Amino acid sequence: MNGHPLLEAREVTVRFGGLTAVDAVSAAFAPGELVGIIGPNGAGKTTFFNALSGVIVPSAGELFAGGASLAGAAPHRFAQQGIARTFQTPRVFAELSVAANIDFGLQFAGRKREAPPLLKDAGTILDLIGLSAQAALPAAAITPSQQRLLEIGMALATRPRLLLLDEVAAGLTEAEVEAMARLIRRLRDELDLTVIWIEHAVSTLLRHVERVLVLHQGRKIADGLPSEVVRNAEVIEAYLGDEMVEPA
Ligand SMILES: Nc1ncnc2c1ncn2[C@@H]1O[C@H](COP(=O)(O)OP(=O)(O)OP(=O)(O)O)[C@@H](O)[C@H]1O
Repeated sequence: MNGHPLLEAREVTVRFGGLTAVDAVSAAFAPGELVGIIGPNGAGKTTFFNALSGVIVPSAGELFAGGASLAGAAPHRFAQQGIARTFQTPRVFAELSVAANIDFGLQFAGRKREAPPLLKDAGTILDLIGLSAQAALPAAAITPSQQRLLEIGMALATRPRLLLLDEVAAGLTEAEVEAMARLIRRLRDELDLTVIWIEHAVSTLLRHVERVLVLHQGRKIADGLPSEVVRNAEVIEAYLGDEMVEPA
């Protein structure tokens, strides 16, 4: 990537009428980083993700992938740049089999990108996400936590460089959350992926990421090591009355 960040937001602002959901947020993400995004309800986390993945066009500011501007780019251009994401509510094809959902993602795999062995085909991807035994079941028949894994598998099938995860641990049991966190680290370590992970469960996230961004009322109020961020007075203030940041 010629020393450029994989993805960079410069002063990205998203307005909905009179509401500024994301307010001049700048952040650069380097290859191989595992970064968390936290913030109280309505802080702008998902809206920022929507801008990073091309789902919505920022009202102001710019995005760069590998140093090239993505201004005005359609969502498929973001996908071509290797940006893949999951949604807060998993978007899987309920009536298709688990394997067919992965096949759908594979259709979007960048042809030029060489497939890492773990992402070679639907079989290897199902092994990686732990859903081989469910391959033939309709997606509607698997559990909600398995549907989250399936959505990650569909995103992986596109062979991304950057994976955006929106609350993939929501509603999971403690054991499932730990398994999800191990999977995410493995993806980063073995697939050389950059991962940006939004999670409402702050203490979980802080245990597993190396860097964390904090959004509050659309603004980025902190960006650094989890151990530093939890001591930041503005961060503590932002969480008062919502949920306290528990020490990592
Ligand atoms: N499509 C939209 N139209 C109007 N307002 C919106 C839209 N999407 C989000 N908002 C508003 O923008 C603000 C930020 O919302 P966003 O969903 O990005 O926050 P969040 O940090 O992801 O919150 P949560 O943790 O509750 O998911 C909120 O005030 C929300 O009501």
